[in-house]
Amino acid sequence: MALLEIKNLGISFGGLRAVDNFSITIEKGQLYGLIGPNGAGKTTMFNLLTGVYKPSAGTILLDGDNITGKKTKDINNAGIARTFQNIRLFKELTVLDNVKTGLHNRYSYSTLTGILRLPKYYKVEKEMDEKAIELLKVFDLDKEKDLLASNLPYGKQRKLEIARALATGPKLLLLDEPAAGMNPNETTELMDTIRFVRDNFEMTILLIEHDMKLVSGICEKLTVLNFGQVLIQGNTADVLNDPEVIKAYLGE
Ligand SMILES: Nc1ncnc2c1ncn2[C@@H]1O[C@H](COP(=O)(O)OP(=O)(O)OP(=O)(O)O)[C@@H](O)[C@H]1O
Repeated sequence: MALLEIKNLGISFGGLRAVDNFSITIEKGQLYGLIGPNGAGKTTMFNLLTGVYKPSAGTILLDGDNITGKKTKDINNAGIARTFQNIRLFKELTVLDNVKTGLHNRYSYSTLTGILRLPKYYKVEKEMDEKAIELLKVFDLDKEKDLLASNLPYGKQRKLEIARALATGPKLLLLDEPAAGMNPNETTELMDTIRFVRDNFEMTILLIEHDMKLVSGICEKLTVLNFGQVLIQGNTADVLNDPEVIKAYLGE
């Protein structure tokens, strides 16, 4: 069974059909890219997938469960986590606490336990600290755990955002333009990080990206969106060599 199966998804804003009749199938463990020109509907797709917008047509199945039209929090609990085009960390929290915010749907104590600092509070907080540090080690960020997120260099903020998304325990990770604003060295390192996440967490990853080096370097399959519709989908090399794609997108 596919991990993600989207059929005939659509949404309009006023008269604009931002996503139209969109279908995609993503297998477990796949590294999948969603590309297309500016305004093609890529971020809108992520917003539909994560419950920010409700689709006006179509269905979304995650691991066989119908999550169409559910709320963002429920979709996150069902197993979809994302990062954003513009990094959205809690800049005034430490690196450690940013990861812990991601863990809160998996570790919990009652408000009263928190206020009264009952034994369970300390036990759960300790477990969360340990889990968060484990994740930070994976991303080589554990030495910076007490720094404010805003004091990390840009490339590390991106890594921290991915670590926080993984802390929610997703089945599917969505990355919205992860290489945006990165220099070539940072992009190369990011490609290693994304591959590492897929291999070590057995993660399924769908990413939006304009950086063709990253797309051709790590994505196994691609879907090209153009004016809200699927132009072509298939293996990365085939898609990137397709004359329609070169005309509509790469040849711009
Ligand atoms: N909330 C909204 N209200 C009205 N129009 C919107 C809204 N969100 C997106 N759009 C429009 O839908 C279309 C698709 O936008 P979207 O941001 O999904 O494109 P994109 O492919 O992610 O572009 P980019 O690569 O520039 O990020 C655009 O024409 C955009 O202006």
